[in-house]
Amino acid sequence: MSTPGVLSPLEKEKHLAAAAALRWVRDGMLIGLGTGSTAAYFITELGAAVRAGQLRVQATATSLASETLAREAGIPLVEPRRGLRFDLTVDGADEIDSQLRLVKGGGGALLREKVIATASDYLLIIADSSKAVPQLGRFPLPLEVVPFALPWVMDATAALGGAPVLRRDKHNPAQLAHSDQGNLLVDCHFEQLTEPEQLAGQLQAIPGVVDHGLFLGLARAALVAHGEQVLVLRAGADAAPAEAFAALP
Ligand SMILES: O=C[C@H](O)[C@H](O)[C@H](O)COP(=O)(O)O
Repeated sequence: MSTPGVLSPLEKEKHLAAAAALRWVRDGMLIGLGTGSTAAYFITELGAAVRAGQLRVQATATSLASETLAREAGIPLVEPRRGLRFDLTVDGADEIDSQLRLVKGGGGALLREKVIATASDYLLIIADSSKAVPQLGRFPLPLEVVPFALPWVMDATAALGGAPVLRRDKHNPAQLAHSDQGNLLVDCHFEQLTEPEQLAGQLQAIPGVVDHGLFLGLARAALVAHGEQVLVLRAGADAAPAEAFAALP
């Protein structure tokens, strides 16, 4: 594991979870690379292992930012094509509940992330301790929206109780945020998502919503760091230390 400079406690946890995910990687794998600050630690760690000749892998990234990082890290990249399936995708999350249901898209990459997660045999989530929640919903639920449809999507999500807010560019708040596809991002504040499956269906049915940040039934395991310890969470199983796993469980 590489040792980055001085990190805050949460950044340390992200790095620990990301480094632990390397134990899930096998030589020759095709890997999906997630997006966000936690996934970035994984891409850097994976790149270091590839450069050191410890692993031979190929990968596809879930955002232009992760693609650039992967290229710089020396990870060979493959373009999307028919029949492509990923052995493993490693990605971050904004919220994870005990059933491994996720809220994702805080970085705006939810669509490509869901495409790659769905094309993966194993989605492994890596996260700091703040991401594990008893109930989804405190983190605003992101939607990727076709620009033309925006007014009606705002109306429809408000009617569902989502208190929608159009996302602004975090570096330049005078501008709107856009996804890598050039679509808009809307953050819905439901506060508590008691029926995420039902809500996912309702959101998907709104014309102009390209996708939403609920990832249901996709994650196989999550590595969540608590201080110095990384726990493996799997739906319906007790949390276990990451060191207990030597292969894809
Ligand atoms: O669109 C971004 C992704 O879903 C990220 O994986 C998510 O926002 C978590 O990001 P971070 O690791 O920076 O907290």
